Order: sequence, then C-alpha cells, then structure tokens
Amino acid sequence: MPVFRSLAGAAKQVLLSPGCSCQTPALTVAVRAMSWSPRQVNTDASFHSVSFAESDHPRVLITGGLGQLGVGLANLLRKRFGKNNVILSDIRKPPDQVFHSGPFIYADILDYKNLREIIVNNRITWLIHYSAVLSAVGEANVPLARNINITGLHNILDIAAEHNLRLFVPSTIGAFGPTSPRNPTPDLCVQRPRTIYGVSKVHAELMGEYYHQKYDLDFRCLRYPGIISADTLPGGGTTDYAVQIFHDAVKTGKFECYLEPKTKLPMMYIQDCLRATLEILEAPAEQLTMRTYNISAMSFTPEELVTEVRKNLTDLKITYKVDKVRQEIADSWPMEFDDSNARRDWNWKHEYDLPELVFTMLNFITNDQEMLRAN
Ligand SMILES: NC(=O)C1=CN([C@@H]2O[C@H](COP(=O)(O)OP(=O)(O)OC[C@H]3O[C@@H](n4cnc5c(N)ncnc54)[C@H](O)[C@@H]3O)[C@@H](O)[C@H]2O)C=CC1
Ligand SMILES: CC(=O)[C@H](N)C(=O)O
Repeated sequence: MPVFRSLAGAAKQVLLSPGCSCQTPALTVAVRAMSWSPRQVNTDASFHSVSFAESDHPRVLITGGLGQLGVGLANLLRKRFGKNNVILSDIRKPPDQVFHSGPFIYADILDYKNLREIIVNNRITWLIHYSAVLSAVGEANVPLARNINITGLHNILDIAAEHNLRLFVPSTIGAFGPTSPRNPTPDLCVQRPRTIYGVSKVHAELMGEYYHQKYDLDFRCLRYPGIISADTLPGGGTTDYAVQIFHDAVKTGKFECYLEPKTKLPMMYIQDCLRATLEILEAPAEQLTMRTYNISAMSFTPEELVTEVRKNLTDLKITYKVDKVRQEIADSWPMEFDDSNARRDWNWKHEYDLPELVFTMLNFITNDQEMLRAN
C-alpha cells in the first residue's frame, strides 16, 4: 500500500480506516462479484419501487456532504422531502450546526460494505454522490484523486444498481479539454481533458450512461460550472478565486488573484446550482433525452468580476500572481457553456447573473462579519 505523505486530513482518514476497501482490492472484487449481478438488480427493483411508493418521499443519502455543496443541497431537499428523509454523510466530523440540523452519518465511499449497510438500513432510494477530489488538489495528488473519483465512483455505481437507486453524480466544465470547442462548449463534442479530475469525470459520465443503458440504472448527471457560495469555502479547485475574492474584499479590502485577468470561465451561484440539481432529480424520465447535461448561468473573467465588485467596494485593491498549474487548467476549460438541451428538455433557467451574484455574496459576507463583530 503506498503511503501518500501530502494527503489532506480527509484522505489520511480514508487510508487509515480499518474497513477501507482500498487496502484489499482483490477481496472487494471477489465479494462484489458474488453478491451483485444484473439479475439481482431486477429482483431488487420491484421490492424497492414498492417501498418508495409507500412512503411517497424519496429517502436520500448525500455522500461528501460536508464539502462546498452538500449542506446547501441537504437544506433544500429537507424542505421538500422532510428533515429525516435526507441523510448527509462524509468522512469528516460535522460542525455542530450541521450535526444538529438533520441526520448525519459517517460514510466512506471506498468502503463498499459500509455503504451497502447504510443504504439498506436507511431504505435509501436516491443517492447523491458529491464526494470528490477537485481539479487543483487532484493535480497535486493523482493517486488520491484516482482512488476517490474512480474507485469510489465504481462502488457508488454498483451500490446504486444493486439497490435500484436514482443516482445523481455531478460532472463539471473540467470534463472538457483544450481540443473541445471552448466558446461555446456543447453537450456532445470532443472530451480529452488534461487533468486527473477531468479524466475521472468523463469516466463517471460514461460509466453512468453505460449502467443506465445496460442495467436500467436511473443515472442523472449535470456538468456544473464553477460554483460560488458565501457560507462554505471551496475544496481546492481552479475556480476557487471567484469565491475567495468576496471574503478577502470584505475582510481586508485586497485580493491576490492566481489567474490572469482575462481568463474567462463559466460560473454559477449556488442557489441556481442546487435548484438545477433538484429539478433534474425530479424530472420525469421521459423528458430526459440525455443523461448528462451542461448547465450554465454566466461567464466572466477576474477583471470583469473585479469591476463588478468595485461598484460596491470602490477601494478594492487587486494584484495578480499567476499560478502556473491552475492557469494551464483554466486555459483548457470552456469559456462559455451551451446548455440549450437542459433549457429545452426540463426547462432549466438560471436566476443569477453577475450583478445579482456580486450583490448577494457581498451582502451575505458583510452581514456575517457584522454578526461576528457584535458577538
Ligand atoms: N464546487 C464546484 O465549483 C464544483 C463542484 N463539482 C462537483 O460537485 C461535487 C461536490 O463538490 P464540492 O462540494 O465543491 O467538493 P468539496 O471538495 O468541497 O467536498 C468533497 C467532499 O468529499 C469528501 N470526501 C473525500 N473523500 C471521501 C471518502 N473517501 N468518502 C466520503 N467522502 C469523501 C470530503 O471530505 C469533502 O467533504 C463534486 O463531485 C465536484 O466534482 C462540479 C463542478 C463545480
Ligand atoms: C469547476 C470545478 O469542477 C471545480 N470548481 C474546480 O475548479 O475544480
């Protein structure tokens, strides 16, 4: 077993966890081959569709739920389906506020047996798979990204097929590369990404679609742009600057940007992203002509973002110190995202453009700062 010296805390926990399947890959394969086959999927399907109809609401598990997106999605789904029908999971310890806001459970996506136990014991019907290693961290630690994003995904696909779950896996603008059309990037075109993150996400898209076609797995996937949120920080991606700028602008009045001023990327406010996720999850299957859709809201460069922020914070000081790795990644990604298929098939519409995004982010972070100062 290799020792990864530079792992983040989360990864360390994965590798040290006694039940972790990555320590015994041969055994995991053997166990799975005995217990899961397409035949068994069909038998399970009738049983689970009955229990889903009985309860009326789906029972949802979110993996990697303590990242930038999971808590927000849990809040949205809990409003819709009831607090106890949505279980948040991760391998990290939840902050108090998250722990007390609804069910939370430890789930390591590399531990197939533990995942199965959770799905069975909690009668899960929808699985939302958010665990991942993002683009910049992935380039710094390829074995970790490969393990979480590919081996972990295989566990998720098998568990979803075995238990007839509706499975949502997000993909990303990072699933495209320098040979894809960049302005705009359509749903179907060349996909030759140059990051392990992108390679793993193309793999997820193709595997999900393959399981859908071969085993009738209800796989649904959205390619998210860079997501911007005020209450949670991003987990090591290329688009993180567009979140960090708001925090630094409010707290210090200055910001150092690691991308060049004219680097244009698709971005989206978190509320739009979470609503899109709920909408595709609830869309009637006959409306979906595809299983993987681009979704889009706005595209901007650091320079354009700074101009908009300065309309509210006129004294903001900006410097540029380009990070070669992230700049190279950004230069290979889409500039504009074509989401016309999502708009046509399930009526996708974004609500936040750049001015609303900036206004909302600054308001949120400023209020937060004032509350902190008052306490
Ligand atoms: N945030 C963004 O801008 C975008 C995110 N996405 C996708 O959305 C999903 C969620 O993204 P974020 O919340 O931003 O990610 P994040 O990096 O903030 O969070 C990922 C979570 O996965 C957890 N994790 C790591 N190893 C695990 C394991 N072995 N078992 C269970 N959990 C594990 C981590 O503890 C972390 O809480 C990811 O699949 C990502 O690729 C796609 C495009 C844009
Ligand atoms: C766009 C993404 O997938 C993510 N935010 C990243 O930058 O890696």
